Amino acid sequence: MAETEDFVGQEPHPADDDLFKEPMKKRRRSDRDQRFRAFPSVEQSALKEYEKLESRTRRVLSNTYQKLIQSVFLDDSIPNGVKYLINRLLTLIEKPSLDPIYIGLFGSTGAGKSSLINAIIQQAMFLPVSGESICTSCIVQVRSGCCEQYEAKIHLLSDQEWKEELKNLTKLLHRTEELGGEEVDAWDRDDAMEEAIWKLQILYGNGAEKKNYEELLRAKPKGKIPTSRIITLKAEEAGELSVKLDPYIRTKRRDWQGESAETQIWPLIKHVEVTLPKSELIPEGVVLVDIPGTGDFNSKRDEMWKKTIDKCSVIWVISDIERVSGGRTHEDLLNESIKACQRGFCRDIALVVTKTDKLYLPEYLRERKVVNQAIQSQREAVLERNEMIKIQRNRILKEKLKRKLPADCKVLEASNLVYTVSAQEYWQQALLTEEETEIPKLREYIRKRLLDKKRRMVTKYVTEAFGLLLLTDSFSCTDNLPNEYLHMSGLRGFVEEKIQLLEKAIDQCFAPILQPLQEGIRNARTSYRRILGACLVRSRGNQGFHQTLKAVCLKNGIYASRTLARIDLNAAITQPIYDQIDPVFGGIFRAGTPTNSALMPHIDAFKHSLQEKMMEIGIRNGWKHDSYKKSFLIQEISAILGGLEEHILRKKRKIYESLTTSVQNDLKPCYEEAAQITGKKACERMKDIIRRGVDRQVAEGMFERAQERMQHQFQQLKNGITEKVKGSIATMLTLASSQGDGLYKELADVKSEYKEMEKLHRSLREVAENAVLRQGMQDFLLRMSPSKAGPPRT
Ligand SMILES: Nc1nc2c(ncn2[C@@H]2O[C@H](COP(=O)(O)OP(=O)(O)OP(=O)(O)O)[C@@H](O)[C@H]2O)c(=O)[nH]1
Repeated sequence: MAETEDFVGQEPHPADDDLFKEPMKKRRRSDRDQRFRAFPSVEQSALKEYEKLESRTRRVLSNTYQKLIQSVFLDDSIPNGVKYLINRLLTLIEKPSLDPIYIGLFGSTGAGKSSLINAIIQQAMFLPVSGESICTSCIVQVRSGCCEQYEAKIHLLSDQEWKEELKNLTKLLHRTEELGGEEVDAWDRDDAMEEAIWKLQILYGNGAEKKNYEELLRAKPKGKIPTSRIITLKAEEAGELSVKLDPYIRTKRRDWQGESAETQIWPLIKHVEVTLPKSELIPEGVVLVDIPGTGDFNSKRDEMWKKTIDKCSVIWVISDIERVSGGRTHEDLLNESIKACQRGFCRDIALVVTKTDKLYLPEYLRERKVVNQAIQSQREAVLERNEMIKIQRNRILKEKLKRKLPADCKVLEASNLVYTVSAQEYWQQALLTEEETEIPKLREYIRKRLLDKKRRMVTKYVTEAFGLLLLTDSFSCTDNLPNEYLHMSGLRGFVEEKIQLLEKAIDQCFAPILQPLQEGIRNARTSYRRILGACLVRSRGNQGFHQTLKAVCLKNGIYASRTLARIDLNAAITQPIYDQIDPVFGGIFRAGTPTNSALMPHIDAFKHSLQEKMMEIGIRNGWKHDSYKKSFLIQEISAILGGLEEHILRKKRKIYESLTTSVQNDLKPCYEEAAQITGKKACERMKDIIRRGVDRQVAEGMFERAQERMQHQFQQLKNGITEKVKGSIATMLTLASSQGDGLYKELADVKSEYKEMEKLHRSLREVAENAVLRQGMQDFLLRMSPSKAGPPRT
């Protein structure tokens, strides 16, 4: 393998020879090499080429920008067209190189998330691993950076955010008077109560739970809280940072007394960011996020939890091998991840089954169904079970995803959605080889996503830059350009007509949601009592449920804790609607395969029709001199409509959540009323208020209002799209005919920049071809020398 890679790595790159002759400073080159250490040679070469393309494009843009501002600097007024150019150039120059890829490790406490991250980054004991009474207490983000040191930033709740939580915690603890003996018992054993007491005691010491809100406001917390609300820790070595970090991100449920001052501020911690120095194993631009549990009682932390899930472009649902089959929490986590695919940025879900080394051989052999093959050892049993789990879970997961997501969704294209890993074996290798622990596979998964994103990003960047240079050059060109073509050719009329068609197409694309929405509303009306009943009745009676229910009401129907299953009444009673609309909703916002039911292909079709029209006008009018403008318009149409995609992605979350948000708003008064209940039989009375409140709202059209609100959100998205398109295209057309409108300005000569940009743009294809070629060569060499085949050297 090493020889293969070296051979491929040393292959002369045509693009290098042709394009990148410029001598590079040694230090910069070694920096770049360092950053790509995580990648095998073939991928490294591709990444380096893309990076070079990008950095040279940035340089061309900067030079152009400088020339432009110098030439208009002393002018009294700057023509609109030039302003547009300057702004667009600046936006592109300032655009960050690559938005990080967030990979969320989403799993319940003890599932093995921290151990998995440790194995992936090859730091055995870096993130604290949970023991029997200890668990990770907040969201932890791990990334690698360019610094030399290990660094952690601990973000705390602001003063205001903590006050809000304190108010809720004390309301929750406000003991109901006149309880009967049985009720006192139930109250004491309540999970929400335990957690609230524990938080207050950790921060303010024993007896804090008996104090009221005002008293606690005056009380001094035991730990030191910095005014900046950020604690920064630095260390030279991984082990050193790990020791410093440990007390902040681990909490003990019991035996909390006598803990260090750091642990005493746990309830205030919002999230933690850890930066490793240049990592060999997780490339810069990738953030691994440990997302523990199913949310948090604190609204801010719960919001963080949801937002973090939504910003992940990849979610790994982490499940312990012993819980992967049939566990309720596992199912909840999967459902939450699929929801993230619907409303957030997530494009990729995988199930990572952990602790696969855990296998009791006699039991396994007894239950084993395959009889024709003898199992000789623990290792064989583990490998066989891994295979079986993969086949079985892959099928189940795909079926589940198919039910929820459109049939041609990208996630469903992946042949393998399941990984069976063992972090323990990764270190010990007593049973399995490194490859068999599948940790290298996960690293490869990460690298592939990053490379893919880089490729897409640079292609878009260079194309946009080229379009701008085309226009800039055309502005500075003094030829006498025929400028009426655009008007004469009726382009404006054509655009208006196309926008109308686009509006119609969007209406048609949104229309299919109506039927499942109505069907869902009908289902919700008939099933809400049963669903609510299931949420409000516990198998062990009200014992341990009393204050949890109060917490649910205090938080408008949602109770989330680090350790218990999430309760969300609003989501539960709207679930029948989501069950109906999910596939259609996913279909509308899907990326990829163009179909009539998806939104993006309509926008693409609009784009292509405009571009074709530009070409047609160009050909018909023999646009020679003005070919710059034609090309610019064609490029810029892509840039403008490309921006729409992000707008749509952001809006889709609001649309998707509009049903639960609407129901939550309608039920707010009833939650507030229930939260006030104290005294005898408070739990039953609270349930009664909720039941009656929901009944009343349903009778008054709660579900229909939710439907209206969702439709209204769709309508708003449509208006937003057409307004944006209209605005941008109008600017563009003004630009294109700017000479005629007297906006022309003789600008600095950017011929050389234009030429260089043209070359860079051409080489995009070359770079892509090189990558395919190198991959082909490597595959060929691997096939030719199977003895040398092995895992990519990282
Ligand atoms: N046998 C075995 N045990 C493992 C493996 N990975 C993790 N564990 C154990 O599982 C327990 C929980 O591991 P963690 O990595 O802390 O789990 P977590 O999901 O991060 O848990 P929280 O920190 O509570 O969120 C620890 O006792 C680990 O030693 C594995 O591959 N094999």
